[in-house]
Amino acid sequence: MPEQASAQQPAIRCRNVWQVFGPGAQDHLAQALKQTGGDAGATAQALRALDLVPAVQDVSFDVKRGEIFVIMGLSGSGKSTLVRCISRLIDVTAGEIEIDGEDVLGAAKTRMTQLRRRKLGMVFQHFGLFPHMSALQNVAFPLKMQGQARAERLARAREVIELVGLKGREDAYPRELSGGQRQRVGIARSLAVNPDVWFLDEPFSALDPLIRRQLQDEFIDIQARLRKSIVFITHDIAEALKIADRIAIMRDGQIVQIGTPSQIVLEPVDGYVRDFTKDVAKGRHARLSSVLTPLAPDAPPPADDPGLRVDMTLDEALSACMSLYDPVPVHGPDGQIVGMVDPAELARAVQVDPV
Ligand SMILES: Nc1ncnc2c1ncn2[C@@H]1O[C@H](COP(=O)(O)OP(=O)(O)OP(=O)(O)O)[C@@H](O)[C@H]1O
Repeated sequence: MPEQASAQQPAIRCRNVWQVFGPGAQDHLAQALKQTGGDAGATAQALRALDLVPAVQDVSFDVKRGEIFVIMGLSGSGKSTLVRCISRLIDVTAGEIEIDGEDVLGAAKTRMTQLRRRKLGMVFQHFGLFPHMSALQNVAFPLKMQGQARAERLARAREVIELVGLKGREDAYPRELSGGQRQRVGIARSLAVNPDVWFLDEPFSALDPLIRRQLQDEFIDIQARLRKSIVFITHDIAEALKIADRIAIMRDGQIVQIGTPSQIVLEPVDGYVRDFTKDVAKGRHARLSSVLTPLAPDAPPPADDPGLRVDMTLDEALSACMSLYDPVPVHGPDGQIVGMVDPAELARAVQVDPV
């Protein structure tokens, strides 16, 4: 059992994961896979014909260490089921799942309990706080389950309560807190054990838009400091684009595209993905790195240099070069020229698709 994870090893590795609900699912799946030669779509169809529900179909992906991997999709597309499979809240019907190189599907129940208590953090839309415990007691509770001494666990609980901006409300009971504050307690509680891998299932969906945006900002801030490996479910494209390093789009139990926010916005693989992003202001979300043409090593230095950088959004870049006609250079983090972009193409790229 590999305790020491190498830097290159993904935090989570899923291969050909299936979750099929209904009686005899495992046998029916094996049989259908054999009959269809492993074709996921045909297998799912065969299972549906038997009144089974193929909620997750042949899903494969890696979550890199320290990244925020967002799973997006319409209601019923299988997001929650997939995350429950990874954390083994439910047993998968078929496939492989590793966390830090450890095969969690083969792990004994006691080992899974240990992983859940020490390594995996979970936050759900509904806060699930204990109503008879103060914020501090709620946050310290998982540490009690770990067997930590009282003074130690209360000190740690105070630390994470401060981290989520609730200092001063330690003694409040859940009923005395707003929705946003309760969700902060939920986040603090799951952070208390310092998990390596963090699952968040629509954590901000129940909150009103203003508080939601505030919590997203704080979440990004916390992640910049803690660098957890995160799987974050949402059905809100704006939220996904804001927080994700990469986004997986699910439809009917399958992942149809995995990409950076820029790729999802600028290069949707089909109409389903395009529909999610059609109202998104592309210029605000896509980075210049996604549209530049790499510079040939012996290319002559360009005449005009408006000082574009790869990390600029398309809007920022366009406002710096919109009066120019010829391709302009784009600089990398060290200032060196890494590519070129044509202002006219940039202007085309930021256009929102006609609705
Ligand atoms: N225990 C279960 N038994 C049978 N079917 C289930 C079960 N749990 C989920 N499903 C079905 O699996 C499919 C995927 O559901 P899931 O909750 O994973 O979707 P979701 O994308 O998370 O949706 P939402 O955004 O509404 O939470 C749905 O068709 C759902 O009805």
